[in-house]
Amino acid sequence: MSSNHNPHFLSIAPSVLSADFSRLGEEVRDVTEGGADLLHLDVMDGHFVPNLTFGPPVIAPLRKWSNLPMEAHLMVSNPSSLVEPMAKAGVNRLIVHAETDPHLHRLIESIRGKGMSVGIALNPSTPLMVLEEVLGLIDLVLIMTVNPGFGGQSFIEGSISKIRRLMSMKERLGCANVRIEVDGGISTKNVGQVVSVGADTIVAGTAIFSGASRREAISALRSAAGVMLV
Ligand SMILES: O=C(CO)[C@@H](O)[C@H](O)COP(=O)(O)O
Ligand SMILES: [Fe+2]
Repeated sequence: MSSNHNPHFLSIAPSVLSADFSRLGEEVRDVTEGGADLLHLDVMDGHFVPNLTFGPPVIAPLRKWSNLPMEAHLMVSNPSSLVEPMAKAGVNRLIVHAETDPHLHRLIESIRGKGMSVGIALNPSTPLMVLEEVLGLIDLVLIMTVNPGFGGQSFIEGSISKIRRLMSMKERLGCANVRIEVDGGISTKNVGQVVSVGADTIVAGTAIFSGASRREAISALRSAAGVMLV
């Protein structure tokens, strides 16, 4: 039993941003066979973040390579325009940045209306306060532990206190079921700490795709995270 009393099982979500894009299907198959719990797909528009990745036409065919749930992490300035295309591409959870839409409540309803579950992401500089009125309406909070846009960056240490404070907020607002995901700079060195303060969903790009074996990287992360949360 973890000391944080988090009710969720640990989920490991490989970020394909660090995969070999010339053989994306095989990479997705390999992490699926290697024990991943879901796929994390980083969608960037070159505007909200200074990098450009892929969209629904690249995501949809991944279903041929994996039966895992797919979450899309939208780092785009106009997320509402992608809700329907992402649902049609087979995305199961849509994660949008709080900084990108002043009408978060409407956006959340529209994501649900398309049958997807909802995550809200916060940049390192965005306070938890923006979640106050919507925490009860969503499934997951994504705490960015680097500034979004690129893989391979260093974990921002201040994120530990932010995760702790989010755990308190969940308790205060009666939202124990909301998951806490961390994204950026996660490795075997820090995964134990983020899990011990409340994270239950771990995104990892470099840590999974930089070595020779996807399976070994995933299982190293799982064991470094400690016992399974109950
Ligand atoms: O959303 C992002 C980056 O903006 C992430 O999902 C990264 O792709 C994580 O990569 P690593 O930091 O684990 O290499
Ligand atoms: Fe991401």
